Amino acid sequence: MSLKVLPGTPSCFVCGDKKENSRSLELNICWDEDDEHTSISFVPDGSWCGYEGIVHGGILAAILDDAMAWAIKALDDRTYVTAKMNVTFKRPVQLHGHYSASGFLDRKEERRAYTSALIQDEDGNTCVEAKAVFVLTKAI
Ligand SMILES: CCCCCCCCCCCCCC(=O)SCCNC(=O)CCNC(=O)[C@H](O)C(C)(C)COP(=O)(O)OP(=O)(O)OC[C@H]1O[C@@H](n2cnc3c(N)ncnc32)[C@H](O)[C@@H]1OP(=O)(O)O
Repeated sequence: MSLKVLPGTPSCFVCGDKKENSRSLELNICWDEDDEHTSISFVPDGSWCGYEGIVHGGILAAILDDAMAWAIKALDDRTYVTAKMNVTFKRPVQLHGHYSASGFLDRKEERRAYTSALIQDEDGNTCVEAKAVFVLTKAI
């Protein structure tokens, strides 16, 4: 497995830098060059929670969104925005646990990129799954 750390976007809530965005989670996005998917490791702290001890679903959706956006970016340098995302929460993601998100570009059709992503715990259990459609934009 050959993992490359992608640069991140300084202003991003997920992969940014606290100097530019004080609320950023400052997660590193890695790219697996052999299997062509992103990989984001994280250990949630108390500021990520909704119910006590359980990570907020919106935060998990943001991480999955980034995992998929960067999977596209690693393979196509143009800018795609999220048009539709479907998220399935299968198991709670716990405060202080060790997790990994992976994002995949499944296929492209004209301006659309179809993606998928998942979050797994350290035993390999899938906690969250997502599928999304991104659309190539000239607006950004
Ligand atoms: C320096 C490095 C930078 C790195 C950055 C990377 C990481 C960044 C990390 C951050 C990551 C965070 C990422 C974020 O959070 S991105 C922020 C959240 N997303 C947005 O703000 C998007 C807002 N929406 C729009 O801008 C427009 O509605 C878009 C651009 C999406 C379409 O409006 P537009 O007028 O342009 O297009 P169109 O209507 O002619 O349609 C075009 C095609 O698209 C198909 N379509 C449209 N909608 C949908 C849909 N819902 N499901 C399925 N398909 C859909 C449509 O059928 C058509 O297909 P076809 O008929 O052509 O085949």
